[in-house]
Amino acid sequence: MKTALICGVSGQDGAYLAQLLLDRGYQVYGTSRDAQISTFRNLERLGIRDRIHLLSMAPSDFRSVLQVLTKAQPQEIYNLAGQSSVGLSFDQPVETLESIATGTLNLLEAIRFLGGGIKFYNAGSSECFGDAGHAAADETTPFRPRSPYAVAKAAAFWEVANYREAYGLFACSGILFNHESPLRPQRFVTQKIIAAACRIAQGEATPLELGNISVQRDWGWAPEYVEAMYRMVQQPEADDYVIATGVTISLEDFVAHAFTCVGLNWQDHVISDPTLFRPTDIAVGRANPAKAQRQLGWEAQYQWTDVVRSMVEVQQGLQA
Ligand SMILES: C[C@H]1O[C@H](OP(=O)(O)OP(=O)(O)OC[C@H]2O[C@@H](n3cnc4c(=O)[nH]c(N)nc43)[C@H](O)[C@@H]2O)[C@@H](O)[C@@H](O)C1=O
Repeated sequence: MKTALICGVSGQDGAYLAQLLLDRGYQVYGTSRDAQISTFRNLERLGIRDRIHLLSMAPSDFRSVLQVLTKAQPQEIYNLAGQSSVGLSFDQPVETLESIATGTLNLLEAIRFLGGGIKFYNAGSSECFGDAGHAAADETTPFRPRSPYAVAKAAAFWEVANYREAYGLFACSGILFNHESPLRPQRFVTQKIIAAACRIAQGEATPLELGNISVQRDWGWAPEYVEAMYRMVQQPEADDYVIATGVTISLEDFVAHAFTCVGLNWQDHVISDPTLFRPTDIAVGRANPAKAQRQLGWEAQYQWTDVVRSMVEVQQGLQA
């Protein structure tokens, strides 16, 4: 039986990846900062909490990383840990940098130190591209990060590439564009919109306050994106891949469709709050995921309208 370690198992992607690996017959270890007090709500929602070996790990603390790797003895490590909110990174830049860049470096160093050919997947981010204009970003597009989060993710990306080249580690990065699901917390804009639209449809009077809704993004379906992570690790050679649907729409389109799904007109219920604008933001996120399709045989099945509809259906079920 193969063993996998998911660092950051309590988040959206960690939970879906754990489910995928269990379905494929893996023994799964998962970490969070303090496994004794974490609620692991996402694992509970998927009904898999009791099937994961849960451990505490602070990625920025080398001792704790080494202890976890020694205990779990994994063949594959998926690093999904670290501060994941772009917005929060403007308020917590140091914690963001340490949890992402130092955390990734510690994992790479521990893998190098232990030897044994552990395969390593690192969660990269399309935020690293910054504003690439309207050009579709692929694996050759230069990084121009525009947030502390993106700076940290760019550093981690190059750490992975460096350890691959310098020490021959099997280490790869998925450069994932936005991917959503019912497990997304409301800190992220899609779930914030869906939850508000459903509440308002049930009679709540409070309007939805949003920041910049002219931004454009490529929004996909998270349960599909963890399959891409898995496939990257099963390749004969480690490499980096852009993962996205290839379709970009505005946040305004997303809002309008969410409200239409619950039978409302968004313009009657959404107001702009200038305090929610970020100091710097990305105007357009556009992707070219052709390499993933070509080499991994991976292609998004859910388009953004499917994402909205599925999130609305689950939210309505929770409120019923
Ligand atoms: C690829 C990338 O994807 C995610 O990062 P994100 O794109 O920052 O996600 P978000 O949902 O926080 O913002 C999306 C856009 O929506 C705008 N926006 C407007 N009004 C609100 C608002 O009220 N709340 C929020 N959160 N955003 C708002 C906001 O300014 C931004 O332009 C993470 O998974 C990250 O880990 C990752 O790697």
